Amino acid sequence: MNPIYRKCHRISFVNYFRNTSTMPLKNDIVSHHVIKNAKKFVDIPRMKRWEIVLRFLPKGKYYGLGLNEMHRMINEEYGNIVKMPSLFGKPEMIFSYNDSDNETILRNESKKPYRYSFEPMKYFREKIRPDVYGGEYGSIASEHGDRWYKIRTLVNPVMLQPKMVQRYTASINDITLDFINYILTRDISNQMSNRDLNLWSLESIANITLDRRLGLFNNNTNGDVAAEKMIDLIRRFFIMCVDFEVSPSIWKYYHTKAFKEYINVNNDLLNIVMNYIEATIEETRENKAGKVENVNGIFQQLLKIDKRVAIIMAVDSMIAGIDTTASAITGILYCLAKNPEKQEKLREEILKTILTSELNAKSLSNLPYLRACIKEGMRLYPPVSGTSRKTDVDLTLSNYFIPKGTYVVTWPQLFYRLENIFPHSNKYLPERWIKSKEQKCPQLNQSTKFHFLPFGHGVRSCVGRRFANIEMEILLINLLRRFKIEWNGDDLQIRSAFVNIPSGNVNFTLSKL
Ligand code: HEM
Repeated sequence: MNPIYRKCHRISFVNYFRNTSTMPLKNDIVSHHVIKNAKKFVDIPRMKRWEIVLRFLPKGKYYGLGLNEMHRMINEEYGNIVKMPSLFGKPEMIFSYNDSDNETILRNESKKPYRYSFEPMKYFREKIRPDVYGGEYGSIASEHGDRWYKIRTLVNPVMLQPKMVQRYTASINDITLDFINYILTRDISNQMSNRDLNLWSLESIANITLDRRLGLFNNNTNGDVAAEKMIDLIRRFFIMCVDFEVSPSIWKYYHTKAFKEYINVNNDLLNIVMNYIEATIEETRENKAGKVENVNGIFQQLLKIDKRVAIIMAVDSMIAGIDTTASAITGILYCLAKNPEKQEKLREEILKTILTSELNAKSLSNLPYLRACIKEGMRLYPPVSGTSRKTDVDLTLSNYFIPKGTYVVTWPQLFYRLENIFPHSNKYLPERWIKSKEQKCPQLNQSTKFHFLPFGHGVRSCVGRRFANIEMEILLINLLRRFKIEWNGDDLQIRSAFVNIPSGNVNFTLSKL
């Protein structure tokens, strides 16, 4: 990025926080200079309405395509910036594929960034289930403005506090050991699928946001029918999101059979999570020993603030935290299985650092190669490809003027394979994330900081990121200490939807060392 251009944007960002009135500020002159020389908004290359409709119809260019493939094709055809006209009640949007534009957008967001997504889910929550979502908080993932800010401000100090995350180390470790035992003792012993990893991630998230064990790895459990159903519903939810949020859809005017099904999926999902929540609240009330795992845990703390906040956080965590974490760990394990020398190097670090099966904050803090392996796996197989924002100030993107209030979709996954940013971009090289004399770490380099954003950016970034990381670290430690991980079958296939989901056969073999 041109340094003068970058400076201009930084100045206008600072001013935005200093003074949000419409009065011109001294430094804005610099910012306006950039904008004045920019090309006009109306001149941005534009896809026509009929083209959008045709391309999503059967036999159309984008029909059945994964989202990442679709964005790659649009980028190749139109370049780094393209305007998508408003259609069927969806506002006009800019698709932005330029890495420095992405930086400009994110550096200039306000303290209440608006992310245009989950509109149909917002509809479901507000219109169909006001009993849960009708209060002052709304939700986290699908809410905007003051309502989002209010709940996120309550949730952040609980969810993002390092001490809180550390408090869960022991229970996540227990879950992981139970999970491994479950894999080893069932009929198809030593084989691990993506569904297994989904169950592990569900049990972990329930422990984190509901402070309870579902018991999915106990033989005598009766909770697994609901859990299995929930995993299917979440997967269907993310796939259906593409139909109503990306493909042209008339859902705002007419509820088709498919949209009614989408509503049913949301309802069934909410009902299952509500059953878990009600059971936890009941157990808390009765203070049944052994059931409520962590009396000072997240759910209990949020419950003290407001029951609705605890419910909203638990539901959004289930939706946002199960498939994402399972997809991430599938990609990471796949990379390690395909690169046995990296797997061995990681094992050496783990065996050298973790001397007993007990894990704690101190032992976990000294595993740089483990962290690098996780990052590199998420670079090659990111669970989430892109995000969106409504611009909070006037901007210049790819030399075009973008007025405040424009909806912009950015697609960082396209940067993850750029050779100029990640040399040998198709290779699994965890070393690129380790700072050394010979090698600069891209994540620590300011100019490339915005090229890798698996958990998003800024105040609207993933609220569960610390938990996702610690869950993955603990699983990798426990697996690599005891097993060689191998991959059976063809290359890993990913279906790119709102969350990227492994689509083909996922089959790892765990061989005892
Ligand atoms: C590897 C696993 C995960 C990945 C890659 C991931 C990624 C993301 C991304 C990219 C966003 C959007 C950020 C943005 O727009 O800037 C997001 C939002 C969110 N994530 Fe995660 N996530 C993961 C796990 C989790 C977990 C475990 C939880 C819950 C415990 C969670 C809860 C949420 C919530 C509630 C939001 C909405 C935040 C808001 O809008 O304020 N995520 N996540």
